[in-house]
Amino acid sequence: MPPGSDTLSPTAAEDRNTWLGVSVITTLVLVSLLLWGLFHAHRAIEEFEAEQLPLENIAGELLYHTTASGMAVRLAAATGNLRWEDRHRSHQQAARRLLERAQALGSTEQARAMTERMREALATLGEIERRALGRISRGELQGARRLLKGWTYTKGSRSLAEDAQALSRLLRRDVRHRAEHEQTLMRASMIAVAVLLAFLAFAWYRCMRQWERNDRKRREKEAEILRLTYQDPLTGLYNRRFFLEAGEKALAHARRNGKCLSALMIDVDHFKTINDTHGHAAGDAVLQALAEQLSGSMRAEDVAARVGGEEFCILLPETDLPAARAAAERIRARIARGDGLEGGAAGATISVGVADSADVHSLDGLMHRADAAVYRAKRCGRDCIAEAAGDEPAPEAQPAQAPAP
Ligand SMILES: Nc1nc2c(ncn2[C@@H]2O[C@H](COP(=O)(O)OP(=O)(O)OP(=O)(O)O)[C@@H](O)[C@H]2O)c(=O)[nH]1
Repeated sequence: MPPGSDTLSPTAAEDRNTWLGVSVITTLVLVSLLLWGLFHAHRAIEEFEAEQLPLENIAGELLYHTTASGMAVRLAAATGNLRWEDRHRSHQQAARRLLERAQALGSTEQARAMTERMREALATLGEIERRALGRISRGELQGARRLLKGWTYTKGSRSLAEDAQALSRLLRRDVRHRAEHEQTLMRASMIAVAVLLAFLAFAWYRCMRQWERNDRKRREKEAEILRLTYQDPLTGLYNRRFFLEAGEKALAHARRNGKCLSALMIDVDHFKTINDTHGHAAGDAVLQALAEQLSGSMRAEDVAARVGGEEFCILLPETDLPAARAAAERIRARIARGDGLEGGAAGATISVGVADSADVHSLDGLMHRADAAVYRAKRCGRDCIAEAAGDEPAPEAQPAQAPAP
């Protein structure tokens, strides 16, 4: 039977997949977030390598050089040997260079204040040491030792060493804080990524659902178009167009397989009178009731169509003439008895022309022969069956009326 008859008219707005847009935007946000996370982590590592690590090394080296330069002066004062002066100078220069670097790198206010204090302490100690070295060069060893044991020098050395250690501790703490901050940031971005992924999965789920819905609607629309193309709107049977296409295929199939194909051409008797007596609408109802009866009398492989105004044709695959005639007789008798027919349809009769494909070369030929047989049935008084004779010519051209819209 023709395809289903549900009419669907989804709007363009329904067809538009909003969730596809949402999932594209979510993906873009997700990718941006991941890129930002990568960029941020990369920058943090670079900063750490450029600032924190050197600062920490500087703090240790500073402690070494300041202690070593003081040691060199003390040794010079203890031995009176001025060859320690060169050692002292090189440690002093190294300590000064380190402090300059530390000041340039100092990333926190506290670190900067500390390096400034150390720079001042280093200058004061350096001055005392130079004075001590001056005394040693003049042989005033006692005076040099006094200077080096003096309160200013002792206190300055101790606080410089303490500051170097404190700077090292401060930097370690700073590094730890920054690492913790980075971890918190990474955790937050991971949570954001997880939430976005969940949302993305949801958006894709909705997207798929919408695609499925649109696909179903498309298939239903196609089925509807197919139905409108091939179905007779009044009776629900196939129309002439479908019948001709299906008939060509059935005939080709029958020829290929050496089978017989038969056709029943069915014409309602005195239909004009039914129309004139009961009205056109009643005539339509008769056609509908007859179509229903025809559908109920067919096998699944038979094809019934309304091929003209009050003309129906049934193709019976793999059916020879006697079997087709028997089928036609069953249908005729059923209509004549008024089985399942009411009102105007109850008194209706049909004339049936039966033909087979034995000696025909085309579907047209088969239909012409069935048509000629109907005319013979009409001439024989109607409400009867007539078989196509082998040499029977086609009837006078009586154009089939187009189905009512
Ligand atoms: N109600 C209705 N009538 C239709 C439709 N199509 C064609 N007809 C009518 O069917 C009638 C066919 O009449 P005729 O061709 O003279 O045939 P008939 O009256 O059945 O006479 P016989 O075929 O000789 O028995 C015409 O009056 C058409 O107007 C339709 O879709 N609905």
